[in-house]
Amino acid sequence: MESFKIGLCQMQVDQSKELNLARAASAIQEAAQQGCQLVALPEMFNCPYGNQYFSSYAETFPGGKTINRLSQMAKENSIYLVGGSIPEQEDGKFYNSSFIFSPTGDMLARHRKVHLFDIDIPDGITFKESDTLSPGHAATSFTTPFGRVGVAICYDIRFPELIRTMTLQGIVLLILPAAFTMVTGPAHWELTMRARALDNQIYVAAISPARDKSADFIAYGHSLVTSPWGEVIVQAAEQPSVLTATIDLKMLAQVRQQLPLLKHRQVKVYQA
Ligand SMILES: NC(=O)CC(=O)C(=O)O
Repeated sequence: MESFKIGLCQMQVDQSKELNLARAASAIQEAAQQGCQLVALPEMFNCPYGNQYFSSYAETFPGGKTINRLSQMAKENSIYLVGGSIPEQEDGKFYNSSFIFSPTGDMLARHRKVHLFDIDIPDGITFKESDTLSPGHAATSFTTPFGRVGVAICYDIRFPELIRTMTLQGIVLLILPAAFTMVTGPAHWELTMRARALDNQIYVAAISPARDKSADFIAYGHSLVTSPWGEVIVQAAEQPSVLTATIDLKMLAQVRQQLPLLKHRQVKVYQA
């Protein structure tokens, strides 16, 4: 297969889990009707993004309501679905987790955010995910008939080693449910997505919640897709929207052939 179409659901996230699920279902259906074979949701799409919310919105696998609904949505629309992320609970610990489903509704993979968002920028933003969440310990990717797809969550994108690990596992596309802030977004959103796409010669699709100025945590928005050449090929504004893009595997192969960065690595030097 030389190309496939993906859909990014930049949806508004509210306090009502039921409303968030309904919005996700409608955006996913819209993307599927536009011919998308793989669709993705934002970070913490069923829950406001804040330490005070995570435990009460958390779900367990198997059996969680959101997780079951995501499986149904994948099956009803016959798509690969990267279910953004949600708070997950297991053995008394909480995780920021993404559940991934096949077009038959089977769960293919789960990614738990590896790098927790613990930052302190004076006069900017302070956030400490590790006050409530535990980190995951694995790089995550899954196979599709279009090629291998990686999944990481938001702050994970700032760690080139993680994305390089997935690239060496063979991914052609990275899906990143994310919620950058109004401080980090303008400074780093586009730059980090383009950088990871360029240095790994992969497509990167980052999916943000829509910007809600009345929320405690205001997400930057601007969901986008960057190409293996490092260009932004589509980008949303701040409002809720369904963004689509074509992943051109021929173009990816051409970039890797013409500029063979992955072949030119000098691994022995880096081991120092
Ligand atoms: N939600 C996050 O992890 C936010 C983030 O990474 C950022 O830089 O902003």
